[in-house]
Amino acid sequence: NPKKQWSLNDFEIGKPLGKGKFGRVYLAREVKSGFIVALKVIFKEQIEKYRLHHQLRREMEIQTSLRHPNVLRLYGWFHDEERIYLILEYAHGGELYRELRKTSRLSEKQAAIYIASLTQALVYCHEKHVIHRDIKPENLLLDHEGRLKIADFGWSVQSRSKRHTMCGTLDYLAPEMVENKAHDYAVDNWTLGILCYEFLYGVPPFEAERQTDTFRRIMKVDLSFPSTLDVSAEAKDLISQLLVKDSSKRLSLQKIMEHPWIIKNVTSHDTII
Ligand SMILES: COc1ccc(/C=N/Nc2[nH]nc(C)c2C(=O)Nc2cccc(NC(C)=O)c2)cc1
Repeated sequence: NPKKQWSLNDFEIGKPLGKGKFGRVYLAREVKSGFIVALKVIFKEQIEKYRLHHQLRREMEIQTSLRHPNVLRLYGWFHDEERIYLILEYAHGGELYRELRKTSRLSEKQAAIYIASLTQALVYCHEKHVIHRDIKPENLLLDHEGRLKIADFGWSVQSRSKRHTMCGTLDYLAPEMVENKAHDYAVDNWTLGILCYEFLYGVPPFEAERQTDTFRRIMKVDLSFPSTLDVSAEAKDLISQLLVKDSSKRLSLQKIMEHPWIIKNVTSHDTII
């Protein structure tokens, strides 16, 4: 029930799951119901130090309001003198990032299932006027059935405010974001192209030694498909229709779902079509 005032006494804290940017995440069990959650503990002085109040509040408002099988739930939150606690959905599989490091490249079918799931989650987010803007493997979690969950809305915005600050690694940023220009929903479409390439080739398309070179490669859309890897023409076609500099010319989310590569690799029971 959303209106309940939660406190630490409502939970038994389990093992630490890992460290986020501004605190740790713990496995936890809600005592009365036995329900397992992930409790993200954020130190207030970290938030004050980096003046991220507005961003954290936005993350919480956004994630609380989103209900979609591929978006990690934020069930509620509470705080004490020095910490803020986010009661988040527990995704047993952890970060997709870890899976990518283990298997280095995904099968075309698995990659297409993840891209279709992300696309459907983004259709839902964009309907709610939410642009995520920071979709990268670290922000994608897998649940016990291997279903993908978009987490960490810390960098997302309600589309009304054009205000934004630079995010982490440049690899996933669209040209208009890297140029710090006003941007719109289509930044997430670009990122789908980046992720699709990384799922199939094991590295993001514009990776370079130095950030300045990544920046240059993004601005030039310096895209190439190593012939050493046997990737289908349909997959390359989808990537090429997403990694387009002019954001108005990127394949729409709807068209992604109708793309031959998705249709060929994703049957209805893989995601909610
Ligand atoms: C280190 O091996 C791990 C294996 C699985 C997990 C599962 N995490 N599941 C989560 N469900 N809801 C949230 C929020 C999380 C979460 O934040 N996980 C998390 C946090 C920080 C680092 C990691 N690292 C990895 C490798 O998953 C996961 C966490 C760690």
